[in-house]
Amino acid sequence: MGKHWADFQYEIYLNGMSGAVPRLPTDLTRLEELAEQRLGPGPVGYVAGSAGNGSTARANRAALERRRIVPRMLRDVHERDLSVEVLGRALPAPLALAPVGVLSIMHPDAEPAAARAAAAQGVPYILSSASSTPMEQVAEAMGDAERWFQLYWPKDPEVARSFLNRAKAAGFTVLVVTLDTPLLSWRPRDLDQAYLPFLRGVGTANYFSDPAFQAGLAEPVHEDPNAAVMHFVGMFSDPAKSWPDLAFLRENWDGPIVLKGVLHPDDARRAADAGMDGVIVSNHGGRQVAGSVAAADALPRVAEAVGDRLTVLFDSGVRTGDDIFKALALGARAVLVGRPYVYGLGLDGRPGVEHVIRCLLAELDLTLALSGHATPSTVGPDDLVEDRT
Ligand SMILES: Cc1cc2nc3c(=O)[nH]c(=O)nc-3n(C[C@H](O)[C@H](O)[C@H](O)COP(=O)(O)O)c2cc1C
Ligand SMILES: O=C(O)C(=O)c1ccccc1
Repeated sequence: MGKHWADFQYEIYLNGMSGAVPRLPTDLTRLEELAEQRLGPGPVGYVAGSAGNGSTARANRAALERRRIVPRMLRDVHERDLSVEVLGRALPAPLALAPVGVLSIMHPDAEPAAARAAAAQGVPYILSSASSTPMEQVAEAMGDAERWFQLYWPKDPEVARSFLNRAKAAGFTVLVVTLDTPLLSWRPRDLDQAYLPFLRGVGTANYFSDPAFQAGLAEPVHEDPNAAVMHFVGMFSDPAKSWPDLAFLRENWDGPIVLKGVLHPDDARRAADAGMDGVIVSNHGGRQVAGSVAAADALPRVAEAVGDRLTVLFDSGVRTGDDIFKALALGARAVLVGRPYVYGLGLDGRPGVEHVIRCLLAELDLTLALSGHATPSTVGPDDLVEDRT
């Protein structure tokens, strides 16, 4: 028997008997507005912002909202188990925290706090290459939890090799390789505020602490920090990469490799052909290609193309438990959530991240139960209709 995540609802009810309201809203779509009120415009703008005029981020939400659940009755849902198998691992629920760089702009406790919150709930935390804390330190904070590392594939193969070796030595087992960021997109909100965290050296911790990165500098980082930042900007990702290059990763990583940012079914097939283990259907939360297909609209075709060969995960726009339900119905094995936990961190540190995880899973548990499902495995396309009005 898995955990009844909906117990969190009763905890909040019981606290309510003493008049205590939760520290953060339980409707997680309200977190962005709160963050706007309480945190600085630069950092919140960076997190909330997206590519171009924001149309992709809006389309992500619209594609989820347009799908409506058709609940089923009388299906004995008194005992429920949200656990799922992902990449041969048992997860307590179909949820992971997406890799998000530069978390120190939100809260001084940054990545270690998010990692601890995830570990406490048994949910995987995917550490970003662009972390504001070196990966070895975050690995320690992860304790017994499984360690997932997200790679921005550096231009310099020595830095790439060094990152993979460091991640292995620090106990990371799952590698998530982000493909949708060979360059950073046109993001007017950041440009207009002149706020780009990494130009201030935030999010460079893994690079500045790396011997192979340091070897590419004329002066040590502390002697010429601006040159070090420019070196980071030029090499953190590589627009020259193409499909045959994946062989390098397969040779240099023993555990599962998941490609993040796949939207076309042919790319998903190529991932399978290249010996990858999974894909994350994602448009980077609308932060990369303005005018891109909504991630939820891309999901069914990818799942259909490779669902029997690869683990298909999903992110971009997930804000509620019913969004997770819908992603499962569209073919995802599990979802990643990004901004909501980042706002939770900014507003209340580690407890804020735990709040976000617990709300999502309580709401998912209740959505499943009320829709006639005792486990995620019975959810499918038949549980949704598309609202075309
Ligand atoms: C502030 C911020 C930083 C991000 N940094 C990374 C990163 O370092 N690596 C990565 O693969 N994705 C990064 N992402 C994308 C997330 O992993 C994820 O795809 C996206 O946030 C999902 O959409 P959502 O925020 O709507 O849940 C970042 C997203 C945000 C909002
Ligand atoms: O902002 C982002 O979306 C992102 O992926 C990123 C890239 C480089 C450094 C920090 C974050």
